[in-house]
Amino acid sequence: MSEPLILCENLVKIYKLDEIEIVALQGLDLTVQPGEVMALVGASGSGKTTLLNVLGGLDRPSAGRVIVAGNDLLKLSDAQLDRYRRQYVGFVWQQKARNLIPYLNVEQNVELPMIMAGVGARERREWAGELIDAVGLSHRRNHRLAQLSGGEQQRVAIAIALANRPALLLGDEPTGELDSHTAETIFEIFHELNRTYGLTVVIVSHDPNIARFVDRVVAIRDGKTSSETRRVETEAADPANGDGAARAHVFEELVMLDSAGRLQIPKEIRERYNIGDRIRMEETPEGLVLRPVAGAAPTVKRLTEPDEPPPEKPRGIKKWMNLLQRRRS
Ligand SMILES: Nc1ncnc2c1ncn2[C@@H]1O[C@H](COP(=O)(O)OP(=O)(O)OP(=O)(O)O)[C@@H](O)[C@H]1O
Repeated sequence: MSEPLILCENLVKIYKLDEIEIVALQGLDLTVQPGEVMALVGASGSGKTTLLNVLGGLDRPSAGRVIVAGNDLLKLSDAQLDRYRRQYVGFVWQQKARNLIPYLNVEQNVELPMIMAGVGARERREWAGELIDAVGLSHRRNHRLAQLSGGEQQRVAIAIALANRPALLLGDEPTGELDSHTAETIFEIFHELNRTYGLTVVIVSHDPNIARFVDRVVAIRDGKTSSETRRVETEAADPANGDGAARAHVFEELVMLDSAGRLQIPKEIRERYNIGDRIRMEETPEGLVLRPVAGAAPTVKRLTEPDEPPPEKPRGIKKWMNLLQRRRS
């Protein structure tokens, strides 16, 4: 397998608000191969946008490892991070105002990042033209943004994001404000760009049907990757088809292990099987089986039991990591 485009290992991001520390990423692991089109999902506050901001070089992680296209983001200086952001990543946001300049036309909007990067006029015009064609807006080239629909504006945003030929396109709910049909056409464009330019696409989504439109969906829970859903192509019997077989897609959900081999069993499953803080792991001819331990089933163990004193207040990344380590052991 080739070098991953994105590698996150034990990634931690702590926000500090006065005296309070908010742990947005709690040792997250993620690998994305070049050319994947994938989505990040998870409950509100689970850390999706934080991860996207870290991958895009908009925010610095507090600890761990994050390498994107060979750039070790924790080690880059401010100037290098700035360059990384312009050369390697394109962004598409949900709020169109964040992507576009309303008083410029489509072509001028797409050329603007290239002007800022010092690209010559001829190359600029050619590449802008190619991108505008690629997002299906050739007939709107000279239109101002107010003359475009929401879906068309988002296509312009994609073309702008690709102006500096990034390897990675990051989208924070890029289809969040679009109806489902328009959203579907945006995903088709992502796949087309992926096929034509080998672009890797990572988007955050709240769409419950997102797995239909991407190769892989990774769920984030409490600042860690917890499960992954992949689309698997199968041969299925199809009476309408003369030779009796048709291609069908099924979705397979897998629980992810972190770099230390730990797996998260979702709370609903722990409650359903009455799993406490111990589990029996058995090797059987069919594979590995996890069984609840009889009589050892207080439901989900909380970090602080009601009669325990409150946890000591962590200060600083080292203390927080030590505290987390102690709680895990
Ligand atoms: N700049 C910030 N300062 C302080 N805390 C922050 C900051 N950004 C995010 N957080 C906190 O970090 C946690 C993760 O937030 P994040 O925005 O990454 O979640 P999310 O999964 O993207 O949520 P949503 O789906 O609602 O956008 C939350 O508890 C949030 O309040």
